[in-house]
Amino acid sequence: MADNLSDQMQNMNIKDNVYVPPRSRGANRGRGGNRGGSFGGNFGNNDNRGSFFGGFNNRRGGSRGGRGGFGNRGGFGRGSWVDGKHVPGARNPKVELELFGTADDSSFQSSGINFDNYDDIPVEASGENVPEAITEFTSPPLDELLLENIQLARFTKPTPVQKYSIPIVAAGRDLMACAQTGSGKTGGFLFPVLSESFKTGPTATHDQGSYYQKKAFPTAVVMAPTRELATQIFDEAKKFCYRSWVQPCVAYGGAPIGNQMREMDRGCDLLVATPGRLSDLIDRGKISLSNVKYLVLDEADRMLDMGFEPQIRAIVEGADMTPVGERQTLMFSATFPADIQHLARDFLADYIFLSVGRVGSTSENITQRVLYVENQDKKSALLDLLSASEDGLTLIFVETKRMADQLTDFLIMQNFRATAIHGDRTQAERERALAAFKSGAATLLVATAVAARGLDIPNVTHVINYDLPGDIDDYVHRIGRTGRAGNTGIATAFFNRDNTNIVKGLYEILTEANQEVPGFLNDAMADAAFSRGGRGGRSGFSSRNNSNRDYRKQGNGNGSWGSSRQSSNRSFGGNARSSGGWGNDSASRGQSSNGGWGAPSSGASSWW
Ligand SMILES: Nc1ncnc2c1ncn2[C@@H]1O[C@H](COP(=O)(O)OP(=O)(O)OP(=O)(O)O)[C@@H](O)[C@H]1O
Repeated sequence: MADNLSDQMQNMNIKDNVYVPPRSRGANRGRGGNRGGSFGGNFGNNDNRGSFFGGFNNRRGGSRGGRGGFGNRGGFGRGSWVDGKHVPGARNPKVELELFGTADDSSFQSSGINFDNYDDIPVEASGENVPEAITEFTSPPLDELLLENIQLARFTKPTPVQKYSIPIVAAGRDLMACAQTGSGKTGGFLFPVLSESFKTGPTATHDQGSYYQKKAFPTAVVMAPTRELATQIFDEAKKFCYRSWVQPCVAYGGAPIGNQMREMDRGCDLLVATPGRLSDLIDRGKISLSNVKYLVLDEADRMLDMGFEPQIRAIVEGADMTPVGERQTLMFSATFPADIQHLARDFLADYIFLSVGRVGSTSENITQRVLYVENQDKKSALLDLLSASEDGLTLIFVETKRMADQLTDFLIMQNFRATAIHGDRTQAERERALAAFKSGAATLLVATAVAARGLDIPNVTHVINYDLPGDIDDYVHRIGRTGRAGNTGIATAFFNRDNTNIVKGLYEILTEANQEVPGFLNDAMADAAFSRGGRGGRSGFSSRNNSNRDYRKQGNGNGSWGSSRQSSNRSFGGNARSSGGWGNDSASRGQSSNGGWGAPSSGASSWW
């Protein structure tokens, strides 16, 4: 799929990765094109779409149908904990079909051709006394019932993050885990937490609340930054809690709190929640965190950045949460900047830092391509790209909610089946948009950052960064919506002089993942070397090196840490990875033959 799309993109009007808009095509043909210069003029003529690329003819028909129907939880397949023993519920074929689908149902993500390649990714676990990783799903160490559920989900072998997280949590340790997008981090926390919970049962509750209001005492709390991600984790939890005593529950803003509270009354042992709604439930006396044995922060770097940190701190340190050391705290993300790692210490005790591949690196299952496109040419370039796409779903990222609406309207006018998801839409609209996209009823989803993290949508074959984000970590999460579970995908970014703050990060990401570095990016890097020094932060020209490992090891000359272990010394990412720097062999791959970049006639390349 990715290869086909790549081939078709060769036919686009792109010279040296610079998009040539329709108005400039005739003039530039035969002389290498105008490289991102000041073309001026109006937005291109979209009629060219048909003549250059044979029109838009793809778009999968039909709907795959949702997974709805199975209520928030229901009493089906429910087990219990009686006299210190786990009593699994009876099997129920109807519920199993709802939860696990069938092997040929494309609305369930199945692992792709590159799944086995995950085994080649180097894993580093640092901290004291790191437990030995498992290599297979077996019982022991996993609980028997959990193993059955994993088999029903058709997972035949653990991903690297799962191989390590299962014994780490079983050993009672805290964990900060960093693994590539789409490499199974959700299972990485659900499997060990559920396995241990199935074995040890609930903690005795003290206070049941008042006569009028029952209070929930979850054993495990998972916090996630967006409503959609919370729902997705809850859906996964329902699968792996099947027939057990653990009743999963979900709570997020934008939906009636009364309904969620009623669901909690039917059992709330594993609560998945967004921070805002969780605070609300605590304030209303509906939830007590005093029984929490497992606290999980998914997308932990996002949860601890400036947007959420005060809320998280209030929940974890201000409410009646089991204190650090008495609970186990697990943090997961594909990116973990050093400053956030530093902050996270407050929530962890003697933790193990796990990195699968280079922290913040992208999956090699994703073919990345960066095109130079001026702002006024973006719509035209997008139409060309979409026309070259044949199958699958395309996720288009923009920076603002307004732009998301505008672009969606534009695409619908062009007869594309497009919908939008962003923070100004109501929760019902967001859910409808996501459901339409997942079912294939809409093949294009225009999204703001709200869809950047965690979402696992089968058949997303192409991610387009119509607007690049300001932070390179956001880019990593966005493109990670494709190329998941060993499947392949394409990521295309429109780059121009508004994106200078991301040049170095982007350059490093492409080089690390052995991707083509366009000439204009090489040139921009060279220019950046002269203008470095005044910029800080994680994006821009600051190096990403500060976020590529356990921050506790930084400054430790030989990089060793107690019982640090290296599971594999096979490198992925080839020589680009091993040399690490820029200006090496791989850096010069794809370098433009004519030097200057983005700068039109002057040939000067120091435009910032
Ligand atoms: N052991 C496994 N075998 C096969 N498929 C798996 C396995 N573990 C997870 N998956 C599938 O891989 C896909 C990606 O997993 P998941 O959503 O947990 O990734 P992630 O690492 O959390 O990604 P992100 O960084 O985007 O949040 C899911 O569809 C999941 O069902």
